[in-house]
Amino acid sequence: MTQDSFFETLELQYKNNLPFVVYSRPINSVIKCWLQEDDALHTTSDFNESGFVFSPFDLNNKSILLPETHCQHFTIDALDIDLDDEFTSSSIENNGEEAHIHLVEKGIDTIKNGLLEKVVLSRKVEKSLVDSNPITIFKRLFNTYKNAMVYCWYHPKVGLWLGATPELLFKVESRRLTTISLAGTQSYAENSEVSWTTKEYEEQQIVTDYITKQIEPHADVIKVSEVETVRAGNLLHLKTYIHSQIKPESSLSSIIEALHPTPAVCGFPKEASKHFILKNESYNREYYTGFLGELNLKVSKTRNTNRRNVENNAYAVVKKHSNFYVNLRCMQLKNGKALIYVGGGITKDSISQNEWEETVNKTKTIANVLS
Ligand SMILES: C=C(O[C@H]1C=CC=C(C(=O)O)[C@@H]1O)C(=O)O
Repeated sequence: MTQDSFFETLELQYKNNLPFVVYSRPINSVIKCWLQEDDALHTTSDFNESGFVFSPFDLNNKSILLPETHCQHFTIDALDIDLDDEFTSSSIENNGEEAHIHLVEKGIDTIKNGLLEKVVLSRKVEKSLVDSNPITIFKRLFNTYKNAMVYCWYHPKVGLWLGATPELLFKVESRRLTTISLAGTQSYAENSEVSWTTKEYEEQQIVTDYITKQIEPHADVIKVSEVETVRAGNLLHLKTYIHSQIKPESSLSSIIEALHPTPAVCGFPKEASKHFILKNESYNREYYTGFLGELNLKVSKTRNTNRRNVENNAYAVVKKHSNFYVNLRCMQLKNGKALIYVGGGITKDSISQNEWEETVNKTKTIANVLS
């Protein structure tokens, strides 16, 4: 399939008001799309089906499924997508400074009172769009953010979301589980030395410790990498890889329950920080800080790649794999407007003004591709 026909097919699906997802995983030139045949709303709660899942922050609400068997699938390989026209990105007017600072200070007070150790607090920014074609915006996201999971997801009964997330919730192939701990933020500046403060190291360590502890009952071996600095667009974060072998008796839904939402997007302890967020953030996160990705897809791998051993190559092993990304650096398109979602981790050492600036910086990931 050519690049043009791939995107024409996608445009037609959107014009016909039918559900779809188009996405490209990090450091990957493959772009995949799933087109659902009708506008039925499928959901999952046990994560046993095969398909593409789109889950909210609060799992008391439904996770939406594009079932594999109800979708057509297309794939193209592209380094860059041809854009129909040049565009100039516009800046975003960031209102709501006072309200966000007030929210952050309430979070800091609650932490100092010993009720929480960390809480991730966020806000929603609105921007009117000149060009609100989601497929055009997806193309710009793909060209701009190569080491992110870039996606555009649509269901006429739910809405339209786009994003470029740097954060893997986890991926699992057979029993091999990989996850990351991502936290701490600073602006990226070319040629300048990177240094992190204790606040950021501590903030990220909370996430690593939590993930490791949550996986422990489900895993035989856990390996934690060194902390490294990674770039996500105009931002830098601290990141650690965590690899493990999942016990045969542990289900995918039990791993999801153990890991989502991580302290990178919710806080610690989980229930208390979630309660604080639901009570104090003055809007509904919906799918922001939820997760999305491929669910229980079959990958077939040949047992022996030695070409001389042709007979053995007939025995392909079918493995199931899932990969989920945290829905960050994302927006919803609604009535010609972009609703952009941004947040940051609050600890006892947070400075509310800096936390505000951090959310302003984070809006740029999305603002860069809007006109
Ligand atoms: C909650 C967000 O980012 C999280 C992921 C990486 C770094 C974060 C931070 O430094 O606060 C956040 O935990 C967001 O971008 O909206």
